[in-house]
Amino acid sequence: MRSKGHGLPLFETKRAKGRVTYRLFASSIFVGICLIWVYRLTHIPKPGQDNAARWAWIGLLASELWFGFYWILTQAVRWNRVHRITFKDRLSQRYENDELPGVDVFVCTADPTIEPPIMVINTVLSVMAYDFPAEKLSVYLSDDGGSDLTFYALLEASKFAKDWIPYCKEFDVEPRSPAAYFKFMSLLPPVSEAEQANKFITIKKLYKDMENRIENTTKLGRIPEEEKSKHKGFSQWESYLSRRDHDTIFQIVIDGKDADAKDVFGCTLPTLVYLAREKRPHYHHNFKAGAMNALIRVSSKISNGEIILNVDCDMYSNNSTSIRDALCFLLDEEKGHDIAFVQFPQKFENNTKNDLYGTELRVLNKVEFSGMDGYGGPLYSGTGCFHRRNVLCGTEFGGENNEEEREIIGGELSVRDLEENVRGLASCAYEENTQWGKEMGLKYGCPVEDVITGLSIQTRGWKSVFFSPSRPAFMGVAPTTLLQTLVQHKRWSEGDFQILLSKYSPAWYAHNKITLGLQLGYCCYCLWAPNCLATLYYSFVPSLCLLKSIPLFPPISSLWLIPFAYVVIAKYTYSLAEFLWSGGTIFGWWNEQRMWLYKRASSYLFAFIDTILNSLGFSESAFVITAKVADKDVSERYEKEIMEFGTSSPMFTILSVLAMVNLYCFVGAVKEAVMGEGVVKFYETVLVQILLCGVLILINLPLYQGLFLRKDKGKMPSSVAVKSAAFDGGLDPRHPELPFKEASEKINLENAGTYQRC
Ligand SMILES: O=c1ccn([C@@H]2O[C@H](COP(=O)(O)OP(=O)(O)O[C@H]3O[C@H](CO)[C@@H](O)[C@H](O)[C@H]3O)[C@@H](O)[C@H]2O)c(=O)[nH]1
Ligand SMILES: [Mn+2]
Repeated sequence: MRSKGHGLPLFETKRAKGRVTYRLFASSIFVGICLIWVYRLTHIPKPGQDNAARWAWIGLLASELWFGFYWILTQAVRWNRVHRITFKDRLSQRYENDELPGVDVFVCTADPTIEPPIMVINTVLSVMAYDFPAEKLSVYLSDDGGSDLTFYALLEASKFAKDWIPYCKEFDVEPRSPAAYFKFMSLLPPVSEAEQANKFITIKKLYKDMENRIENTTKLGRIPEEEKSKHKGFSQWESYLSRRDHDTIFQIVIDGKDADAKDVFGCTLPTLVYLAREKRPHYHHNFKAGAMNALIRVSSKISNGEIILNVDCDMYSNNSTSIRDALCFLLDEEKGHDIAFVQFPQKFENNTKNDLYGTELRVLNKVEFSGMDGYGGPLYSGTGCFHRRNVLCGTEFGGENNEEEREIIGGELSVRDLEENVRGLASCAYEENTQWGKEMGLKYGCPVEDVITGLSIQTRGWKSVFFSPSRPAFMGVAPTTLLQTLVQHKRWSEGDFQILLSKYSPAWYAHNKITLGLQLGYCCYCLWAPNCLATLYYSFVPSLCLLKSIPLFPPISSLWLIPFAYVVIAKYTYSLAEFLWSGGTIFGWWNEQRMWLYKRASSYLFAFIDTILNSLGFSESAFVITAKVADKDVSERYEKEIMEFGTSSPMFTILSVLAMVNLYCFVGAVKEAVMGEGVVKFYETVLVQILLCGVLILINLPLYQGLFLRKDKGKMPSSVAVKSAAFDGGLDPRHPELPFKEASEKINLENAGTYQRC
């Protein structure tokens, strides 16, 4: 990368406002937490008095120690927030088009049914249309589904691109995913200017025709023979046995260097490549990390762009200037040299107003990532991230690449040698006895290949940057059912917990390699899974103790109630404020609290158990791909924000049991108050528990509806209802431990990570 001397910086970093106030406030909560710990420690029932109460109390002490400790970790991502500003005009002044670095965009897809080809090519078209010189831009589609339907759609897209890209540039279109653009335009009044209106109608018709052709083949499930005969690329499917068993399928769909590959105005088109790496049943393909590494190698022989942008197939570019934003960081002469990657937030176009499943990750995107940025940079979250190629290939900060790395980083080939070479590079056997997946490329063996790869880059001395422009850079598809959301979080929390236990643990390996703040920030995510224990304890035991009238919190007349009240009220008021400030609604926040509980009680629990089994060598973690389409009635319920259950899953069994136990205990407690020793004394001692139990019931209202009231297909299946009711029937106030035994028998772990598509 050549630079034209030093000038004004290309980006600026600003500290967030109100840090002092926040730190004072947080300190006051910390004092409250300490007082709670003191209360717990000093009030443990003496041995021999009431053993049930003593053990319940000690468990609560452990849970509160955990919650307090975890709260401290979450301060790391709030303590030192920064935000970034870029100056793209300075970039354009300083760099002529031919001086800009090459950018290779990697789009990953893996399954044509849950990631429909039309969605995939919309993402591809959006990144092909970036405001960036076409000679410097190449787009690679990795298809782990090895699907000729996706290949066909890509061929169609390459033709449509010849009209679409010049259209985008002529009218400065945003967003540049055609589907998203036409949807957006349909909400606006029609274009008034005649010439533009005509061109709009023409391009829209071209798109609709293409969409029809693609959707027809998708519905048909195969490519008609006459279509196949039109492109030699299809012949590569002749030896194809299954998605798990096929040769490398490789096609340069558009060769940017080819004199004939021009758009309708005669301008160069970006290079476009299709790759389905070789798959064989006896080779582990390492999911997305494997796909990315194959792309890194193959692209090095074609365009070898210095910068690599990685997006998931649903994450279309919503902002045509993002490459330039990213380059402002990576090319800055003063401060850019140690930045390894630039991460943009994940945003979703299908979120509803109150974000029923909390999939929007508002606070994470608005607060937490900018907090990590203040300590050396956010995690790499797998999509919407610009990397330096050499860093992904393993370069130490300030170091040189070794020979193996140099061979991959350097060297384009003549087209003739290329085909053969690429087949080798994308073959299953290529990585045997190499550093790929270990020291080179994305790391293998972890369900969150992105996070572990980003962490290892940072431990090599590099920094990263979080950039959240006002026009979101990427828009994707968030899961639309409860189970999909829980399964996705199981994958994430399991992966993150594995990282904690791995060689790259942020807790010890990263010590002295990254800042303490960043270490703690990583731990926040890596400890998602173990959170399940304290949460489950807190949502079962105090309620069960109500049945036996065992008080576990200070009575209302006691001063010790103050720290409890202060911590809970201050923490939740702040969390609501933070959520509203991040653009959410009050109901959205309430929904998020429910998901907080559900994720901890199910996703994190299964992730925790699986990780332990995994580290003992009993099971191997998989990558359950999130569906990006849903049936019509499921989508309708999603739009209306009605919780989707619909199938039976061990995750739902746990949630229903939790809801039913609390209902049972609440009713029991009320009965006790009316018929027992007298209302006043009872409430005096267990009021906090009744409140806790009551909140759990309120938060579970949609679940009771799903269990008892709803008739639609998205209701809780009756098998789950029966299980949870049977469970309650077994509740005996004299043996509160009983239900746990029964629960452990009923939960079939093997199905926890899977879901059925209806
Ligand atoms: O064997 C596989 C499995 C998945 N994918 C692709 O990986 C991407 C992410 O999969 P998705 O099911 O959408 O998972 P999410 O949970 O939405 O993904 C987030 O979390 C993943 C790690 O768990 C990261 O890989 C993603 O980049 C990040 O967006 C998709 O484009 C898939 O096509 C592959 O290419 N090969
Ligand atoms: Mn996704």
